[in-house]
Amino acid sequence: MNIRDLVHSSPIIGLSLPNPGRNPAGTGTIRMPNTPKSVMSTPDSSNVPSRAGSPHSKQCYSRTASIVLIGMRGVGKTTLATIAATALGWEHIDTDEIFESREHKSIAAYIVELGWDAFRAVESQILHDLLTAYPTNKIIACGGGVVEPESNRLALQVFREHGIVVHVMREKDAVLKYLRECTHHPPFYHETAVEAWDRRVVWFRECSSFDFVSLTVDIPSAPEGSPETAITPEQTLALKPVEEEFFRLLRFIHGIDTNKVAVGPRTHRSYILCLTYKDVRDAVPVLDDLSQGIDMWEIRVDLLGSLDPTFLAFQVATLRRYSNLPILFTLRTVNQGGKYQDATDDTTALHSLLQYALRLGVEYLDLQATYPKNIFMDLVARKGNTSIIGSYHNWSGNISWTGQETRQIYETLVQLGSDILNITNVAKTWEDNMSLREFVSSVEKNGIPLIAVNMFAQGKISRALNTTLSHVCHPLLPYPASPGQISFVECQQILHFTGLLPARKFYVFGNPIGESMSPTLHNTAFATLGLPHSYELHETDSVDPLVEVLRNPSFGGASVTAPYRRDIMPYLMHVSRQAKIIGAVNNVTPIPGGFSGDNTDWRAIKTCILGSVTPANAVTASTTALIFGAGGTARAALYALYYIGVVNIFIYNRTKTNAQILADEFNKLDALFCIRVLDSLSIPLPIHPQPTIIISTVPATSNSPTGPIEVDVGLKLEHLSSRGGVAVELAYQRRVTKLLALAEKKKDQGWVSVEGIEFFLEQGYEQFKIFTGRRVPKKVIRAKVLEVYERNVAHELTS
Ligand SMILES: Nc1ncnc2c1ncn2[C@@H]1O[C@H](COP(=O)(O)OP(=O)(O)O)[C@@H](O)[C@H]1O
Ligand SMILES: O=C(O)C1=C[C@@H](OP(=O)(O)O)[C@@H](O)[C@H](O)C1
Repeated sequence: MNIRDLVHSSPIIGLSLPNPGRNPAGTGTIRMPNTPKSVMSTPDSSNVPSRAGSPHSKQCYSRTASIVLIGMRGVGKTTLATIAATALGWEHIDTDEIFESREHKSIAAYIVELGWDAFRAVESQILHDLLTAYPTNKIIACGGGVVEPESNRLALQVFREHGIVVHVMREKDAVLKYLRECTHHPPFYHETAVEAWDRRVVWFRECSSFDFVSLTVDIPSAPEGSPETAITPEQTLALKPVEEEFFRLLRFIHGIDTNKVAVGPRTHRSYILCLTYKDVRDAVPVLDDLSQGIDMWEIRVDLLGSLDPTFLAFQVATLRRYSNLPILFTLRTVNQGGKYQDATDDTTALHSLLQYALRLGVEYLDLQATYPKNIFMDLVARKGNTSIIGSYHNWSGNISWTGQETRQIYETLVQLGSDILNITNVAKTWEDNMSLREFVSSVEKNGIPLIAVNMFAQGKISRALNTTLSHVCHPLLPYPASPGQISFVECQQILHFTGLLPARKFYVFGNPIGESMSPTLHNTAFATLGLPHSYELHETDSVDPLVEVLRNPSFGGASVTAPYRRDIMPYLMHVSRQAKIIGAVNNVTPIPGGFSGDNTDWRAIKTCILGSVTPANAVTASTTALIFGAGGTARAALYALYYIGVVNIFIYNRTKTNAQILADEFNKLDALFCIRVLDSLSIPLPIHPQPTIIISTVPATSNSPTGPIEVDVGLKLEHLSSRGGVAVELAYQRRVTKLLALAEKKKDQGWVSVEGIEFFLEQGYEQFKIFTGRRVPKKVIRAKVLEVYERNVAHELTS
């Protein structure tokens, strides 16, 4: 087996992620828009609808296309370019820097001497040269005033046909404060910074394709005397969320990870929560609670306090800062149950609002069947990697599910190129829910995901029975978005009482497992989500008795730990390819006809590393890593490292021969691997460049007749590079290990330590997702697990 088959390579080393749930783009006949009539006025009566698309809907930027950043002074273009260029392994070019080195003086001094026009002329030349010379593999940060000359705007518009031009934004207050305090900028020409900002914002949008908000983070000040442009390791760490959000957008644009929810016949039920706030920033304190069981956020733009694009960009950015769930952008008009005015003769505002959603790179966009047809089709044509949910809400209660009108709506929405359909009616009687199910069955064969529900009290059951992207409410929301909406927990209760969600039993298999925290994690998660399942310890002396547990009809899944991670494999009908390579499974789930085994250790390791490696130490081809230990977790660590693009790996193990066997085995998997075994931990280490990722898979303590004694693997402070790095602990320990203690001492040099408990939590979240198809609201579970953990530690220390 070739390990490369498992890893989707991308030029963004370390940022490649597989994308199992992605919906294919629509295909089929192209119907060009004619007059801006309502879509509903031109239904097509053919029985087998084909989906519209357009050559543009396949539009995708090359992964090597250069990225140009434009935006107001001080929003963070240079900062973003620096951190993104490091992570991509690309060169970062700054028009201001080129100007100053070409003219041998500061921009401010140049303008005092020769004036703004002379400055703009040279700046324009630099811009044109760069855009022509560097179509690929560069990040170009432009000066804030680059959009002033029309010729520059035109050049950027030409460039964005193949390159990525991003308009960077940041909170006005924070930027103005920075500009007031900053001495090296020339004053604005005849106007204030705010005036220049307001004047330029239209131009920034006119010549870019995407808007990105670099939400302000708290950046520690640089040590005295350091150059103004240098970014210290601590500063890059503070900027980590900005880096993550920018790469989320890039991965989306490039189609590497479009963050889609898996929908279809063999997937779990999926749910959307509509944030009914005037300002979604008000949701932040309860966002984790609101995320209970759901797969997607919906921003109902018509309910927001403002429709200003900048306000909308900050709404989306805020959600992205606190959650990585995909976002659905919905603008509901009055006749469809929303607050946005219904189409008037002038539909320009509606059109540009919807186009703006695409600029923000939202994962899903709701388009109403009642929108003018040309608008609907234009957005489908430009959607890129955004999926279109074509929707129709009938509030009159006059349309029956089995009647011709519903079928026509369905067909029209399909023909227009919707990726997912949303048809909502009113239930006047219980039987209306039956006819809904009849309709759903009749169109199931088309394979187009359909949200079909009835509103109001009589329709509640239809919401619970709907399988795809059900809109749910939550008690903490200001109000439910639609009449008759039920919560995620209520849905589960209805499903359970109607026999569609039987209670299952989950276990942890292993020996000894008395100290396992898995029951706390999983049972808290079940309770939080209102799921009827339970999770308990199942300690056995051998693997054989486990088979009986597996075969019990109520078996839902099991975590598997030492010593059965390999022994359980012969009992499984299917073992994931990752688990096969790693050589161990750590969870088992029932599948039709047998059981399936997977490994979530590597996923948790990947998350721990990527979440903590600073932009300054982003993974590149020369990155090195050091692993302590050569057992099962070391194997998962090797796989995780390969997955994120680290192939220069050193193993240090008490028994060198075991390390050599492991290195030999993995080196054979791919010629790219360069795994070596260290004889000893000399100072300095014989590793160049020094490792920026150190992973310990050995326990912090070992048992002795006199009690637990500290394990010292021999790592010294001098072994930790002064470039910073990430130290990861892969066992949840009662004591901080030597590795973490050393990393803590080098914090100011950019070392980040990830405790074993973090690894355990990540691994547990992943297992839970496999067991139930649901994500867990992390804050609640984390708090409970940490409470139990602290209690155990306190107990150990006092006894
Ligand atoms: N997201 C952010 N949060 C906080 N400060 C930021 C952020 N992005 C940039 N900064 C700070 O703002 C200042 C201006 O950033 P810079 O990248 O030079 O802006 P530009 O190139 O757009 O003029 C710098 O001090 C930088 O550290
Ligand atoms: O707003 C402007 O006209 C300018 C912005 C500056 O670039 P940054 O936006 O990178 O600070 C720099 O090009 C020059 O001081 C003029």
